[in-house]
Amino acid sequence: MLATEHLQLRVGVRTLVADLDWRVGAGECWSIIGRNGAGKSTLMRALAGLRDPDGGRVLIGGRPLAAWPLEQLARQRAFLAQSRSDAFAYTVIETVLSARHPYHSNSYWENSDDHRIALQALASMEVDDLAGRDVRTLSGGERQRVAIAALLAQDTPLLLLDEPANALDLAHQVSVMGLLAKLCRQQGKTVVMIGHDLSLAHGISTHALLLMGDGRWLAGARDDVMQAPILSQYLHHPIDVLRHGNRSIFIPREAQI
Ligand SMILES: Nc1ncnc2c1ncn2[C@@H]1O[C@H](COP(=O)(O)OP(=O)(O)OP(=O)(O)O)[C@@H](O)[C@H]1O
Repeated sequence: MLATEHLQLRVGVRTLVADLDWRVGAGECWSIIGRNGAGKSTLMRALAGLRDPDGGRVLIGGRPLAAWPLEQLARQRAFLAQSRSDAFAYTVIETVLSARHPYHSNSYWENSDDHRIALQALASMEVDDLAGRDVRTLSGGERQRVAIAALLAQDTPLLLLDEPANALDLAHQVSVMGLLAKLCRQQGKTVVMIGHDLSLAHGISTHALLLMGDGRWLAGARDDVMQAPILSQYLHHPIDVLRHGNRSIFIPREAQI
C-alpha cells in the first residue's frame, strides 16, 4: 500500500531520516515513535505528499507520489495534521462534507450520499449532535474528533494520522484507537499514526517504526520493535514493561530527584 525507497529527510544541516526503505502492507496498523523533534511529523508530511523528500521517494500503491494526480491521490490517502487553525465560520457538517470533494470533480459534491457518509462519520466520533455548530466554538477534543470524522468521510484505503489522540479524553482515546484498529482488521484499511502513548500504540498496532532523530530508524512487527531496551534507547529514557492480562503497559522510570 505504502512504501519508501532510500528516503532522506533533512532540516538545515540535520539529517532526520536516512535511507528509509520501508514497506507498509494493506490492513497493517503502524505506529511511528520517537522523541520530540525526531522527525515524525516531517516524515508524515512527506508520506502525505505535502513535503518533498531530500532524497529517495514515497510510493502509494506502487506508484511514486509525484505521479499521482492530486485528486486521485486524495482518494488514496487521508491526512490528519497535528494542529489546525480555523479562520472561517464553517459549520461542523460543512467541514466534514468538504472531505468528500475528491469524489466530485465536475459536479457539486453535496449530494445525499455525501450527507449520509458525513453524518455517519460524525456519529462514529460521537459529534453528530454538533453538526450545525461553528467549528471555532468547539473544545479542543471536540475539534479533534470532527477532524478525525472528516478523515473517515474521505474514505481512503490509507489513513495517515499525526497524534490522533491529541486533546482526547481517556474514553475517546480508547474508542478512537479501537475504531482505527477495527478499520484495519475488518476493512483492510492501512493506518500509519504518530503517538506518544506507548501502551495505547502497542494496544492497536501491528507494526512500529522508531525514529532516532539522527537518521537512524528501526521498522518491524510490533513485538519485535516495541521492546523495553529498544524503546529506552530510541526515547533516551529507561522504560519498563508490565504485563496486564494480554496487554503491555509501558512505564517510564522516575527521574532521580
Ligand atoms: N521549517 C523548519 N525549519 C527549521 N527546523 C525545522 C523546520 N521544520 C521542522 N524543523 C525541525 O525538525 C525537527 C523535526 O520536527 P518534527 O515536527 O518532524 O518532529 P516530531 O518528531 O514530529 O516532534 P514532536 O514529537 O515534538 O511533534 C525539529 O527539531 C524541528 O524543530
